[in-house]
Amino acid sequence: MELLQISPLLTFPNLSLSKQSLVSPIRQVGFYSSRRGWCQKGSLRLVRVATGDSEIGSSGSQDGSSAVEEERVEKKEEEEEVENRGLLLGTERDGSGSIIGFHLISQIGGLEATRSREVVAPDRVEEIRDIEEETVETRVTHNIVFVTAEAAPYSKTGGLGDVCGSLPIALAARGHRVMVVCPRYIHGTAQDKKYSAATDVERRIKIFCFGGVQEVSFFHEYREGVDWVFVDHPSYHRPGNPYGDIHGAFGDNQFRFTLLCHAACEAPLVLPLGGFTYGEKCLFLVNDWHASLVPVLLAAKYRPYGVYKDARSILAIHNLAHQGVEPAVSYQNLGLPPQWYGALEWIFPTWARTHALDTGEAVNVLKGAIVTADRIMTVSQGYSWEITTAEGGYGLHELLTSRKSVLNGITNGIDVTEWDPSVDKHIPSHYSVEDLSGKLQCKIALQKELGLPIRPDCPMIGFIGRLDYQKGIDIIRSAIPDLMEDDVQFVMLGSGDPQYEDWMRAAESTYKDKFRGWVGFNVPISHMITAGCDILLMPSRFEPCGLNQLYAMRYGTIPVVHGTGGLRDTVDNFNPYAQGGTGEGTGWTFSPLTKESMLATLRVAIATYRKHKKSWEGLMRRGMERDCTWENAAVQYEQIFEWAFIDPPYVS
Ligand SMILES: Nc1ncnc2c1ncn2[C@@H]1O[C@H](COP(=O)(O)OP(=O)(O)O[C@H]2O[C@H](CO)[C@@H](O)[C@H](O)[C@H]2O)[C@@H](O)[C@H]1O
Repeated sequence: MELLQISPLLTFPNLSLSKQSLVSPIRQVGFYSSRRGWCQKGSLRLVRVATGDSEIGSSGSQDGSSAVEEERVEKKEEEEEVENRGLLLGTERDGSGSIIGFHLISQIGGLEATRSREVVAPDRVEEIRDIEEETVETRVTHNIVFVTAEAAPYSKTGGLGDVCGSLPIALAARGHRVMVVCPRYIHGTAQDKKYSAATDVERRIKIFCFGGVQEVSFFHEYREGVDWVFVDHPSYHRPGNPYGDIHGAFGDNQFRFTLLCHAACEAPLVLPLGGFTYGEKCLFLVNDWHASLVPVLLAAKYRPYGVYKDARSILAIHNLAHQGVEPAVSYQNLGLPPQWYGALEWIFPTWARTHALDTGEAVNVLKGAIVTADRIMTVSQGYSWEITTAEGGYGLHELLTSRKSVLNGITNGIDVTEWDPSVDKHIPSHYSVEDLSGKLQCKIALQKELGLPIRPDCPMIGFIGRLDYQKGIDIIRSAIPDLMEDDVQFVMLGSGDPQYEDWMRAAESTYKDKFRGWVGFNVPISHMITAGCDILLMPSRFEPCGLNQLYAMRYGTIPVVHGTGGLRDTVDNFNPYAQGGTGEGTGWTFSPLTKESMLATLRVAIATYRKHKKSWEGLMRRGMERDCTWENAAVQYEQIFEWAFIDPPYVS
């Protein structure tokens, strides 16, 4: 038998109740404090208590007071409590007062809940009760829907795949319900096995776009607390990678990612994952231009019909250089109402037009998300500022500046289980900050693998990444003849622009004993290079966050990076005189981005490696001890989520 009671949260110290016997709150009432956000004013809680044969009657509270009790808490007290929870502590503001970053105190770790704490939940509240210790903690959890073109290990061409393969797991571990929606790429290779655990959900939906009806289906795998949802359509089944093949980018990418966005909007409504749909009150986290149609669809296709009124969307920019720009005429293919054209409208400046009759009219999908998403974020604080400047904004800086009050940067974490030199299955010898000896074995093994002379003392420099203008390959190319005059070894792993691939092959035959260029995408080799090299070079022109320098530091490999975006945020310049001569810093940053300044900095690093072994070891250790876990980043993401639900939808 069970009884209903409406009361503040109660603890029953003398009863051994299971957590399941305490039902979560049914209704809560909140008020909005412009200074602090949502606070609880009073709460009506419906708590069902059933203890087998025993019952707690309507006077079941500890002191035997009335079963119906409405708790009224003074606004002042509530604000103090919010402050105590540290939710908004440590905001970092720019000159104009806009919040550009923050330093959080974890709600969970920092809480010493000695009485029931109540937070108005945008969608649901998870209670963690510890009956024995008579403590109750509550925290807000959300239904989060990641939309992305790639998610490791299923699909990965770069850092986007890494982030969307790890962050969802970290958020799920913190109690959120998390779904990742991405295409089910079938390339006809052994890689396709990665989808073997995903089963057909048997839900087909029809999408009206590109002048016809497309049917897509969904595959699903529940792994590490996350619902991995793969949108299936014949256009995702072809050789190559998610975006192109040996002939270049696919010509129908706009079509393929339009399908993804429409399907992702339907997924929370139609997929009964684990028996229940995610429902309308969810938070879409849309990544880069491929997913950028989602906030526009919410505003233009769903909200006018009363759907997704309470949903929110956050645009995560991993790389502003790619915006999904296509001819204006393609707008009619996107499945959007004609009156929403302005959201995507994009006019190229005169200098960027191709001929005299070119009017410069285009559609820009990323711009669509910038003007419709509830919040915008990037993957480092430095980059969140850079994209508001003419130099880093790729034509969108004014729009982004206009949304500065909802623009934040959170530095990416890394998957510390995949990237752990003490257990890494891809490297021949393991090591850790306690015992670094295995690193030298990794270097020797790498030299062997690459057919380079085996010389443990020779400084070995590595580069891993897409062969792309962003990564500053042209700077490396121009510096190699000078660098090769020094007694060093250099190894590059990458694929992309064919002119750089050809140059790498040519450089290998010119500098037989010193240079190796591995053309291709090879994860095990990337781990071997990260472990085996002494220095990792990243002369990126811009770098929203950068993951390789984070992996390098964790592997005791010293990053030498251009001081830009996330590289500047994450690599601390070496200062041998700090800390009473013990030194501080984890690598070197150089600026400006020129061959000369890169070479000068590399030479300082090489000299330190050769002549100051103790300093070098200090650099290695400090890098290896950095906290770069996703848990850290996930706590900061939660703050952004909270802010997203404070405001009404940006476009309602
Ligand atoms: N040939 C190859 N073989 C094997 N592995 C390879 C490889 N080439 C690259 N990789 C791997 O791909 C990832 C690249 O990540 P990055 O963050 O450095 O760059 P990317 O520009 O793709 O990501 C964008 O998104 C990420 C995520 O937000 C931002 O960090 C970044 O600044 C932004 O440009 C790393 O895991 C790297 O090891």
